[in-house]
Amino acid sequence: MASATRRPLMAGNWKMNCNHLEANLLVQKLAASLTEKQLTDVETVVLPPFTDLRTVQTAVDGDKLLIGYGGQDLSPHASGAYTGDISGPMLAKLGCTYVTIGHSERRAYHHEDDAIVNAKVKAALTHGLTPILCVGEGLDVRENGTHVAHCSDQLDGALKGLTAEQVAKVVVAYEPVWAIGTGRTATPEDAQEVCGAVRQRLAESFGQDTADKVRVLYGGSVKSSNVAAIMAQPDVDGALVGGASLDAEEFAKICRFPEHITR
Ligand SMILES: O=C[C@H](O)COP(=O)(O)O
Repeated sequence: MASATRRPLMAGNWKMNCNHLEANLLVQKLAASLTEKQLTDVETVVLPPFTDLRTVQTAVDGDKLLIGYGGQDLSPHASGAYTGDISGPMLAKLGCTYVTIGHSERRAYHHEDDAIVNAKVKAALTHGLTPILCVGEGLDVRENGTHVAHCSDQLDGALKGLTAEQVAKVVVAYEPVWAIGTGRTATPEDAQEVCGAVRQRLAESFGQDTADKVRVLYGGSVKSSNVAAIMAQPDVDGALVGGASLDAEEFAKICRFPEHITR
């Protein structure tokens, strides 16, 4: 498993699933399935649709649940005439601490490029939110064997102009697009290869101290049956979980991964 100085992070990206009533049930069930110790050992976060955030905030605050939450995207702007967008200050006011940026589904369906991803990372940091910056290659790139260079380029683009101090606050999620929602999981070695390369690139650009602080997650068909092997890799500090995070008991099992790691 990753360094003892980096607290493992399991983030459930609900994508466009769950209305606010379902969100309330899911977050309550998740909290009830984990002990205080488990929630302390492994940081557990949910990333619901915007329309659920107020409900999740009420549940978390009302019952003092040890669960974090955040948005799935944010505008690079703080306010203004940007119909349909949600700003960093709006998320922060709802108690969000995280926001995913540059998810492959945003890059594919909303044509987000490295420049917009970079602007969003800066906006998140400005408003006190931790960006979960997603990078990852498609199948064509993987088959060419240029996946490491591809992810390093995405990382460089997303972090352009940031100080080492800012970068230390970022979470990076490596999500190979060919493993998302397909049931085809990258092997633990595949995950380590790119997560290790991400840390190496961070060290070259921002120094080893900074690289050692950044948490690097793996995402793509993570389940309770494969999470322990992935988490056993030295540069994997957690997971960004899609489909499996919609089932409270399954996501709770994923968060209990330390119990399945044999040392
Ligand atoms: O953000 C999460 C990822 O896209 C992974 O989704 P998945 O676990 O359904 O494959």
